[in-house]
Amino acid sequence: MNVVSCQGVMKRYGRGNALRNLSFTLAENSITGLIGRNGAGKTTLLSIIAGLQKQTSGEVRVFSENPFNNLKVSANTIFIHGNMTFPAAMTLSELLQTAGSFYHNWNNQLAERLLEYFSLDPSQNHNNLSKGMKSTFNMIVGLAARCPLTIFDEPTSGMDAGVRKDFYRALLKDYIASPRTIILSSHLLNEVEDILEDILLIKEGEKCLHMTVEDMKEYAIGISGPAAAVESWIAEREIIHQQTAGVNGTYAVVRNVFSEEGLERARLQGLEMTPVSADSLCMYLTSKTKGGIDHVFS
Ligand SMILES: Nc1ncnc2c1ncn2[C@@H]1O[C@H](COP(=O)(O)OP(=O)(O)OP(=O)(O)O)[C@@H](O)[C@H]1O
Repeated sequence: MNVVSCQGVMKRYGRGNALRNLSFTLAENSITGLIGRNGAGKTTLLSIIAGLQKQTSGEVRVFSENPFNNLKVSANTIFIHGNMTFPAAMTLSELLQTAGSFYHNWNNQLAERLLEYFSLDPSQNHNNLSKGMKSTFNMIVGLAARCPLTIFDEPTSGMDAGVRKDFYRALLKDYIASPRTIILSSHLLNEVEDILEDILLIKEGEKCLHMTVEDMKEYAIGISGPAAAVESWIAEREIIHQQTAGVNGTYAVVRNVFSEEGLERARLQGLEMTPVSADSLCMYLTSKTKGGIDHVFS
């Protein structure tokens, strides 16, 4: 069953389009990484799915319903993002109690254990926490709510490397204990790809790719060698990225549509073929130019 379905979704702010003709579905009990550069439209898309704002056109369904201002969707969805505000007078412990009364799957023991593990003082006010501690508290609420649809929008912002690592591990462990549909937006694909099942990559409001992490690792191949040999090899191919390498060399990334024999022929011509990580592929696909930053200096 699909928990989220978007068909031709567009969101316009003034004269600019934040989302353009976006169509995809997310299956129940899966962890999807929503990946895109700054301004790609991640927060806009997530807030529409969470029912906080309306798309300009197209159809969005969450638990088969229109999510905007929908009680069923809000009771079954938690949206953790950097702009969350809490009543200034309430302590962390009171905030957890309030959250517990709203979310029917709330796991108080998990919330308290995580609060203790991350050394957050239950009698402290949310306003007095540092940026990273606020993100940690928000993440605890997001995990303990155990909502059927759990959305984390760049949840690790401000967290140090150790806390980020612990968070991803806690997310995976709790997902195994209590499967649900999780969407995790991030710029740092290399940190999260181990826990993701699929990746939805967006660029300037449009879908670039939506596939499993495994398929993404096979999607492209890197070719390097003398410039002339690389250029003749890639002449008829779909080039994703190209840059100079060393004095007379070229490194290119192309769609991986080669047979083993084809790759062997390339090796015999002195070309080196290397895998392209999901992280690098996302970076190349969302780059403004095929030459990356080198283009500015050429
Ligand atoms: N309330 C708004 N009014 C006008 N334009 C907006 C508004 N919110 C977002 N935008 C524009 O929509 C586009 C997408 O923004 P959005 O915040 O969804 O991107 P994002 O992928 O979450 O970015 P980041 O990774 O930097 O957080 C941007 O061009 C942004 O300037």
